[in-house]
Amino acid sequence: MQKPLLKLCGNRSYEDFLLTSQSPADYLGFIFAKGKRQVQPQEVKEWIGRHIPFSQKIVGVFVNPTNEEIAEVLNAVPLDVIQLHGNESIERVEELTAAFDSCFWKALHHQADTVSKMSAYAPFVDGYIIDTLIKGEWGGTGETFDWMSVPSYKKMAQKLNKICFIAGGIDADNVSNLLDLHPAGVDLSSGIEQNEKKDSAKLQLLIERMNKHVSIS
Ligand SMILES: O=C(O)c1ccccc1N[C@@H]1O[C@H](COP(=O)(O)O)[C@@H](O)[C@H]1O
Repeated sequence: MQKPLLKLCGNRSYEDFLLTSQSPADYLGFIFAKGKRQVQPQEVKEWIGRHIPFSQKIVGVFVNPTNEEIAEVLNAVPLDVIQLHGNESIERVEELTAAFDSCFWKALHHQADTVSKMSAYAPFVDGYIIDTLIKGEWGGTGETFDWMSVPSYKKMAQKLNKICFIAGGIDADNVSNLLDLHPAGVDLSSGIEQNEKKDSAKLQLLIERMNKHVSIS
């Protein structure tokens, strides 16, 4: 089985970054939107500049950002990917992709029309994050959605030649069930946290279970 890409998101301290950057993750995410995991561009600049070698790509997560907000982050942090996790319209995403020469991922919340939205955003984005829809929240909820839909998300992303991550409530206990559906990417934040910090035991268990699943399937 092809190993799924792994994104560890919501790093909110140097200690979080140290832990996740020494893991086999492919992407590390930082939340620049308001909320409990929000980080400031200057602190992320300082953490990633501390000469600890790391191989992961850096993802900046935004919710309905202004151009100025993105520019401020890009001035400090060399983002590899801009993740739009709000309800940015197709027109707004088009504007942002014209303004910034970056890779863009659109987060779409799981609902009846999500597959058709993937198609509608396709001309302007490089990939998708499919996350759980929770009223009053944008993301980082720790809640799963009905994974019966994962194959249809995967199929549409393949048709569009885009990367597609599954997010929302993934942890060491349920990751094997998700991997049975062969997602291209897995994105998680809450599932490796304890007391609002990334937790080394939870992360290690997640990696062990992911590795075990890949080697037996
Ligand atoms: O993590 C947050 O606080 C957050 C805030 C605003 C938008 C997105 C956010 N996180 C995204 O949510 C999923 C992971 O969620 P979970 O905690 O594993 O359920 C991931 O895409 C994060 O980028």
